[in-house]
Amino acid sequence: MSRFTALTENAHEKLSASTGVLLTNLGTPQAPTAAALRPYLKQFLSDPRVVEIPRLVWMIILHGIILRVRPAKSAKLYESIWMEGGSPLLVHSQNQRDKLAAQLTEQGFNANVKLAMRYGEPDMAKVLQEFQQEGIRNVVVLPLYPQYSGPTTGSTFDAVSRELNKWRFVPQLHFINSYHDHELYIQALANSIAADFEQHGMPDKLILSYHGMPKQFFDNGDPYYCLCMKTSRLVVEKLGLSKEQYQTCFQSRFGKAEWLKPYTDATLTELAEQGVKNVAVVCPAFSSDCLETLEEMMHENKDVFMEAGGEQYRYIAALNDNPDHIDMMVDLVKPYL
Ligand SMILES: C=CC1=C(C)c2cc3[nH]c(cc4nc(cc5[nH]c(cc1n2)c(C)c5CCC(=O)O)C(CCC(=O)O)=C4C)c(C)c3C=C
Ligand SMILES: [Fe+2]
Ligand SMILES: [Fe+2]
Repeated sequence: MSRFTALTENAHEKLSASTGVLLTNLGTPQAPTAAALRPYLKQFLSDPRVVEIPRLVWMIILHGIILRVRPAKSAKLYESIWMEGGSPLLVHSQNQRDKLAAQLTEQGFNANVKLAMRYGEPDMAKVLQEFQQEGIRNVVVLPLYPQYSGPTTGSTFDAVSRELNKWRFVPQLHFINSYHDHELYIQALANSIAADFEQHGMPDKLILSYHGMPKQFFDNGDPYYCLCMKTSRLVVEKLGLSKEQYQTCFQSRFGKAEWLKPYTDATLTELAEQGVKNVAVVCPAFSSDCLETLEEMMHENKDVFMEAGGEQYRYIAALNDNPDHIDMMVDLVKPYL
């Protein structure tokens, strides 16, 4: 058998004129149970893009400690946010896929839109193989991480290229690696924040909280921190906020090493202690609501702020399947269709 895969031998008449659009996100367990969390966390945390501790040492820690303790702990958290259709991240991602497909069809584009997750299901390699079997020769990959980072977008590229390395007829490939400063992304964020302000009034501070990463990644050249800062600057410029009216910070630490600062929980505590009573929180690094927004930001960090003396804490939802978010996706993929 050949090491390279193909549609089928001499089936060139099946080659398709349509473009495959692959939306991707991080991934999520199949169920909110320890049994489902274990394989998911194992795949995720074994990725050398995510954890850069020397392999042998990390495998001992991962298998000896983390995979024994974390699955049950995380399962409880997932259980608290689980939706009827499954994990929020999966449900929102499926809605994004369906609405993007509908929009592209309405605008007259011939595109086949699919969803894949970097870890877990829908499996990235299998979804790319579906494109191969459909004879698709033009593939656009849109990882739904607005700010490029090695552990997210970089790792997605690894998984795509690992699969395409096996193809006899490599497709034309367009990989969108960041949209942190895209006009329609900034506008969609500003629209959702402005709608919150209109409904509930101006908070004392707008908190822009991004997923964190080990500081060492930044020291070693990962651009994520700078891209987050640029997103914040463009959003607050669009909203006309002054320096005193907002704060950027980083959430979701994992492990004992130093991560990007300031930390969200410490920032909320300090602000409350300084007399800030009323905050609105938005998480621009998350294109969909997920565990890290619905559990950590809506609940855990609200408790942190209130216990430190805060009085009002509002979480502004992720862009999910908002029409202006879908319009942004159309704009990102359109040049390649
Ligand atoms: C171990 C190190 C981690 C790095 C580095 C990291 C970077 C990173 N992650 C996201 C987006 C998401 N992360 C999510 C969950 C999650 N992240 C980590 C660890 C790292 N992330 C863990 C262990 C988990 C699992 C949750 C848990 O068990 O507590 C999610 C949510 C997934 C869901 O199912 O809801 C997202 C989304 C970004 C953008 C990022 C890079 C900067
Ligand atoms: Fe993460
Ligand atoms: Fe978390």
